[in-house]
Amino acid sequence: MAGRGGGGKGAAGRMMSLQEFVSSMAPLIDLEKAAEISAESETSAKSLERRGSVIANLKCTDAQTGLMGKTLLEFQPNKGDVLPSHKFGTHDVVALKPNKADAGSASLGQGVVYRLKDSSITVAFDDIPENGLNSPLRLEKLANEVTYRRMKDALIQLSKAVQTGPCANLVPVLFGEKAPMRSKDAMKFSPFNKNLDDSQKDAISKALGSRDVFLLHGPPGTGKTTTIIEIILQEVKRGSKILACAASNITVDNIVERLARYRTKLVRLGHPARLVPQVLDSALDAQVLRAGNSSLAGDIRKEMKVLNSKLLKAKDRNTKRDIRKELKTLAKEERKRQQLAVTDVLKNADVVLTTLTGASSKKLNGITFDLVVIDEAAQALEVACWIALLKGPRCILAGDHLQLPPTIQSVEAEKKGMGKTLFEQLTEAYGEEITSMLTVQYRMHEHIMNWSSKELYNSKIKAHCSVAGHMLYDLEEVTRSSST
Ligand SMILES: Nc1ncnc2c1ncn2[C@@H]1O[C@H](COP(=O)(O)OP(=O)(O)OP(=O)(O)O)[C@@H](O)[C@H]1O
Repeated sequence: MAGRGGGGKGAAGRMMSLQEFVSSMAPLIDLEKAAEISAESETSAKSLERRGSVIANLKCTDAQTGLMGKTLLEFQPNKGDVLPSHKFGTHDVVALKPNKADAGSASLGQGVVYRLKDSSITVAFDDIPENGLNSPLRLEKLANEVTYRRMKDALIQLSKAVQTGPCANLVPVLFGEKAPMRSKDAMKFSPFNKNLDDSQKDAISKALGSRDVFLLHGPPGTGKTTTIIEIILQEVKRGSKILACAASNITVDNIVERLARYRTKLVRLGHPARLVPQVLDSALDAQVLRAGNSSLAGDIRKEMKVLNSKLLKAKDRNTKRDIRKELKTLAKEERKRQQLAVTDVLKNADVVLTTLTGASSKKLNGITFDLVVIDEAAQALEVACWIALLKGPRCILAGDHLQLPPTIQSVEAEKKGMGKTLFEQLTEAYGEEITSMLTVQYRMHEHIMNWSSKELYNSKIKAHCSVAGHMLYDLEEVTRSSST
């Protein structure tokens, strides 16, 4: 077997077989996890607070029931209206502790950040924490062990997927053991977006004609997302079921928001970071709540809401214990009802959108896709990409390997190649055979663009006439001066 790079013309890629990749990556994941944990644990609670990894002096202001029997607790600052500056993001795993507890002390509970506003943070817990919610509290950001576990699981599954699983034919192509295939004729399509430029149309045609892998190379402002949206719409029209992912929640939401303008059956899996209606309406939670078979679950949730607020007010130990017991039984029943509703919604969707780590959700077990699309693939770890790639026989990766690669905290893991992205390696291995570069940019004056176009993109990028000469003073209410 040739290893990655062997099937392509360029063959300059790292010569690594699937088994070499799996065995070299597993220890690097451990190194990276250790680096993240040590960065978080070496300092006191006060200095973690200064670094934004702890939000101190909070009060619990609301308890609601979320999907799957989770309890959503909302916290607000005890003093003032706005949370102090912090580095928390949706999806982060956090520990809830009494405000005065020592740094290494046990937590009241662990949860996942569900929603963030300037004035409040909402955390989803599996169970409502037993005690202490009436006293001042703090939240500590934890190293996201779940992410590392999911990446390791993906490696195990990957080594099995060679013979079985939806990606069985894709794996040898991505490891350079089999040449990529594409249809011989240019794929004709009638665009949903009438403004596409020629480089975008050409890329879409090639993407539609790819049988296993296609790379969309999108330098800044060249309409990479615009092109991805059109590819997804065309694929849906052909009857494909698509899994669309990116490393960050914000990038996933961006696609959801832009795709939601078309009549596509889409579901956003996971916690959206954007609170705009298009994204929230597409969220799995919202769709499950609308689904007919979850109305009974809705009744149960109402009952739980009443009990949760009783629990927050209860002082007596026995009363609290009884309420908690009742809540547990109701949560179990609600989970069962909702699981059925969740499966229905996901099976009926044409496009499921989630982060790369979110793609390992149990909710997707047994659901396969015709196409996996990964945006910002040149900023994503290869192991993380595999979590999604395991789900389908074809993939389209979009990104720009000439911009910054993903951040690796462990110097050793970085040195040993953890940060080298799949996008970059496939570019080196197969080059133009599987790639299209977008060449018209819609963001910058051509003088700003010229340097990067010449230094990075072989002078292939052109500024669209709408921006080629635009100046700051062209904006309304900006006066003309030497600096504008
Ligand atoms: N064919 C087009 N005609 C007119 N405007 C376009 C076209 N393609 C993209 N744009 C505009 O260019 C801007 C950038 O597009 P888009 O967000 O799709 O690009 P991107 O490459 O994903 O951006 P980024 O540099 O943030 O990655 C947007 O304002 C978009 O509306």
